Amino acid sequence: MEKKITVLPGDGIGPEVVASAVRVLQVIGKRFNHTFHLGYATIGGAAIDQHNNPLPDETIEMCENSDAILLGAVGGPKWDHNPPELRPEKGLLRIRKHFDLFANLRPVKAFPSLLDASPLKREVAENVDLMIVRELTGGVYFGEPRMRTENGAIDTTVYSTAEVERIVENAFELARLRGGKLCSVDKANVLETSRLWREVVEAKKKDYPDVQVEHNLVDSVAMKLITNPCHYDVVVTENMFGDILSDEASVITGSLGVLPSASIRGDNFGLYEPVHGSAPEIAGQGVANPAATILSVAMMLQYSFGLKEEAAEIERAVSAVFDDGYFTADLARDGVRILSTNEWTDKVMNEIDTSFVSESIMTTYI
Ligand SMILES: NC(=O)C1=CN([C@@H]2O[C@H](COP(=O)(O)OP(=O)(O)OC[C@H]3O[C@@H](n4cnc5c(N)ncnc54)[C@H](O)[C@@H]3O)[C@@H](O)[C@H]2O)C=CC1
Ligand SMILES: CC(C)CC(=O)C(=O)O
Ligand SMILES: [Mg+2]
Repeated sequence: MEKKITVLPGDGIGPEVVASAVRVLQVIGKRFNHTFHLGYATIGGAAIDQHNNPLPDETIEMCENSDAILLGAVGGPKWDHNPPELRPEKGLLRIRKHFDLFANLRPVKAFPSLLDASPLKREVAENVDLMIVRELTGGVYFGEPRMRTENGAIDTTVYSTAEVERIVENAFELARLRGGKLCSVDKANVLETSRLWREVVEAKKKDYPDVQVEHNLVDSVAMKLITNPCHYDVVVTENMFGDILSDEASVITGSLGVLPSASIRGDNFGLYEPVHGSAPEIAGQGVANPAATILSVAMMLQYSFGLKEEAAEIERAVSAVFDDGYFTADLARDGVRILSTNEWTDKVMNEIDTSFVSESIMTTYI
């Protein structure tokens, strides 16, 4: 198979974790005989510095001519006081909107070897396997008006019925393929958009008699997700609630550094990025956990290219390296071996292709 991928490293640890994910992609290509053509472009702070635009036209054009996008993360203190249109985060919001990537899938799965890294009790975190389906192109991150007023500021949450219908349908389909349970999360006791959301879920559930549906308010889900995460199978929610709940869910897995995501729209095209941000305080030190971005590549192989065996191989390799007791600094605890971003990536690559390490050992000793 031949595919074109646009790579957008972004800011902070973005370039470091993306470099790892690209190396893993290359080793997968070699082993399974696929050619991945990579084109690099800028987004976020890096794009502001070079083009005075967080999402330059050249970047959009390259993405339009690709089969998928791999993204690191954007943002950092350097640009925190820029005007709203010149913030790195604006580039991310725009690319999601431009490509209509309305469905953000954020799987949360407990790796057995990471259970001791979670602050939760082993019996709470064990066997967690849930999928957060986050609406990605609507809600308060996009609603107008947004502005400063004379005595304050305004943001607006907007959802059309069609926007809610398509994400809810997506979540029902996923629930049907998974454990048959759907939890819809809203704030229907207060928000009009949430009452619309609940009505849409109620109407759609008639088409999915095999899916068990519950409605929960977001504040109580924030609590239950941590006290009883095994209760959940598919969780569907609006943009901002999904953003917040997914970072919270990373506590179950031991680190934000292991949560991948896929942003898709119903055809094969998609954008793949870790759930985490640019972690500026650890950038450039070679200590970031690349697992989330590597696992995002696995999601790309599965969702955009239909390469299930290859995706499963990446997941197996990541899990095996954890099982062998190798971790990055975010997962540090007594008795485990801490590796740098690159060393940990080498271990994953060696799991996939045992000839890889012998090559790197040779270059080390020559
Ligand atoms: N998708 C994106 O590009 C996102 C960008 N951001 C941006 O990132 C910047 C930093 O935001 P924060 O709130 O600090 O969120 P963050 O997700 O960058 O970091 C939160 C915490 O997790 C740690 N962390 C995150 N990823 C890690 C990894 N792979 N390995 C080890 N540790 C990791 C960080 O060191 C920090 O302690 C801001 O400018 C924010 O706007 C935030 C979230 C998403
Ligand atoms: C940086 C924001 C635009 C979004 C965010 O935090 C996320 O998508 O996880
Ligand atoms: Mg976030």
